[in-house]
Amino acid sequence: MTGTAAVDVVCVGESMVTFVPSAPGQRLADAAAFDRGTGGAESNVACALARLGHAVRWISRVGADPFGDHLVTAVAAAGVDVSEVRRDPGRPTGVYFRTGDGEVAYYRAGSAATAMNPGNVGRRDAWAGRVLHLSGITPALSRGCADLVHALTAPGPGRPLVSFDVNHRPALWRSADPRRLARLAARCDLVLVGEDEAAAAWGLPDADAVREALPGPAVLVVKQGARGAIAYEGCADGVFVPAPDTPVVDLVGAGDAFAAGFLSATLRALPLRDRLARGHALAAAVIGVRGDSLAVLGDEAWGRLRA
Ligand SMILES: O=C(O)C(=O)C[C@H](O)[C@H](O)CO
Repeated sequence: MTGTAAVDVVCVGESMVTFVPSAPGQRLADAAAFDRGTGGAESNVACALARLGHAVRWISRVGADPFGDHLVTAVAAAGVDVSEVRRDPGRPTGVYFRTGDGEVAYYRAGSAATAMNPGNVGRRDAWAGRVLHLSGITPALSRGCADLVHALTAPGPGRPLVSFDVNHRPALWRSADPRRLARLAARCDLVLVGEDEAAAAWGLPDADAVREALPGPAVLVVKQGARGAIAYEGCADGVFVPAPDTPVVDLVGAGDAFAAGFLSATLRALPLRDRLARGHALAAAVIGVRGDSLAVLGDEAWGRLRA
């Protein structure tokens, strides 16, 4: 890639304030105290990329409420340009509660971000970087959000590299058909998907089956959890890079961190193996800390990750 745009990556998607039981291991129904944090797949990617030294813009909508203030402040503190985040006085900022083992309660129906649509998020802004990063969470939020992802992944002059993390969230898809995610992924240039999500959402048994079903994207990354990840580029066979052996504190956000590492290495035009290794390095960092993102890492840790 050779773009000269001032923005490296534009990320579009909903962020939420997160609440995780303060006592690890507690179920949501039993927890009396929660630790507040920030979540949202695309802003997690944006924050990590900014901390890695890239110029990143996050486009979204949050409420004109204190949680909206918190999100905008936290994302801006990571170095992300938040000038295209709109405040909606008529709709709240999304909130979600989660444990460390998969229990999730979303309070995001009708949130400010669900009002995003092709009329209020234009291609001109979303396509302003060298890369546009989207995820499969957005099309599950509302009709307008689904139309938006459809519009932003359509071909057209000036379209940047479009990166799509499938991020299948069963709690959001309920009655909708997750095969829509495969159709959206097929329109993108770089697709990241977990082997487990490809099995759950599309009934595909392994990485090769995913590549067969998705031959279009120039680069397809299939993540295989603690084992590692395989990437397919063009017509070549998949390249596998094992994940480092890392103690797990909290798995949430591992996929976003992986995407940030992979995208960062893509912007630096590194070979495929190194792109996967950078993804693993960032994912290992996030699963070693509590929270959805790498916000708690200090400057020294970021210095090591940038090296
Ligand atoms: O579940 C979602 O919609 C989120 O974006 C919240 C989390 O931060 C995200 O899933 C982590 O990947």
